[in-house]
Amino acid sequence: MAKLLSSRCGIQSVVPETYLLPPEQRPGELVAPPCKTIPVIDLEGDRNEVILEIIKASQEYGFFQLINHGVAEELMKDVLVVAKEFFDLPVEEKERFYSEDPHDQGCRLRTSIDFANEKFHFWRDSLRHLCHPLKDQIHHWPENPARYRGVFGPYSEEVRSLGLRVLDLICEGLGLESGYFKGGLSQGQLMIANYYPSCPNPNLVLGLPKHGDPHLITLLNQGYVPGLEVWNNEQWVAAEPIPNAFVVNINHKLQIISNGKLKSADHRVVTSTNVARTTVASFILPSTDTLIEPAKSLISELSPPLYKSFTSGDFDKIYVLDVHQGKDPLERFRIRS
Ligand SMILES: O=C(O)CCC(=O)C(=O)O
Ligand SMILES: [Fe+2]
Repeated sequence: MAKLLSSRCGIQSVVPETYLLPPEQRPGELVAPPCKTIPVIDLEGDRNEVILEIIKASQEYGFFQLINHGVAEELMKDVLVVAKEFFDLPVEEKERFYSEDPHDQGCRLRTSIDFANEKFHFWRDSLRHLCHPLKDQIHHWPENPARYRGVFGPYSEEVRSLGLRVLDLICEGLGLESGYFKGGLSQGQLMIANYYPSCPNPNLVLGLPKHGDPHLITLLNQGYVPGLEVWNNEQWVAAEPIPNAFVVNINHKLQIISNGKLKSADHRVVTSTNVARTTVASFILPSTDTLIEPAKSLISELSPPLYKSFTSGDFDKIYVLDVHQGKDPLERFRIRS
C-alpha cells in the first residue's frame, strides 16, 4: 500500500526511478500547442446543428466538450471534492479496496495501470466501480467519505441520462434506426475517479500513457486543472478545462459500430509541478454478451464492413492483453481487404 501515490507523505522532491519513462515516451518540454483545442458544443443549440457538430467533431477529433448539458453544477463540483476526499483518507481506510488484478471487476483501488507487471509506472491512483443499475452496485462503493454514495449515486444517474442523450444524437446523425444504442449496447456504466498528484518533473512521467478507451463513450469531468491531451493529425492537442463542461470521446466499440465513420482517438494525461488533478470519468458500455459489429444500415457494396463481429466481453479480454503489449486492439478485429 506504500505504493499508492496518494498515501505517500508530503510532496516528493524527485521522481522515483520506476516512474521515469523511456526517453521516446517522455512528454518533454514540448507540450500541446496552446492555439489549438477540441470543439466545444452547446447542447442547448438547435438540435439539427448540434447533431452535425457532434458528428463532425467525432470524425475529426473523436473528442468534443459539451456545455449547457443539464447535469447540475453542484453535483459536478461535489463529485470531484468527494473523490479527492477519498484519496486523502488514511491508508487503512482505503486498503480494503486495493487490488492489482487487472481483471477484477469489483470496486477497485489501484495505482498506475498494472503495477505488478508493468515495466514502469504512471503517476496516477484510481478508484473504479460499476454503477448501473444503481441499486445493484451502490452497496459495493465506499461508505467513507460519508457523502460518497450520496453524491456519486445521483451524479452517475445524471451522467447516464446525458450519455444516452448524446448516443441518441449520434444515432440520428449516423442515420441508424431510432433507439439503436438502447438495450444491451448501453446496459453498463463504469466510473473511474483519477487522482494525479503534483509531480516534481512532469517532463519525465505521464499520468496515463497514450491510449484509446475500449467502451462506447466516455464523459469526463476534468475540473479546473489541465492535463488531458488528444492525439490529432500527428500532434498533441490540449483539452483545456472549461468550467462545468464534459469532455466526451468516442470509444473503440463505437468506432466499430459506426464502421469507422467515427474515430476513437488516442489520448494521454500529463502532470503538473504545483497542482494535483482529480477527474471523474464515466463510461457507457455494452453488456458482456452483446454483439459488437458494424451497423447493418451502414454497410453497402460501396462501404463494406471494416470490422468483424465479436462479443463485447471478448473485446475486453483482448484489450487488456494488447494494451499491455503496446498493440492496437482494433487491429485484431479489422477485416483485411
Ligand atoms: O483523467 C483524464 O483526464 C483522462 C482519464 C482517461 O483517459 C481514462 O480514464 O481513460
Ligand atoms: Fe481514457
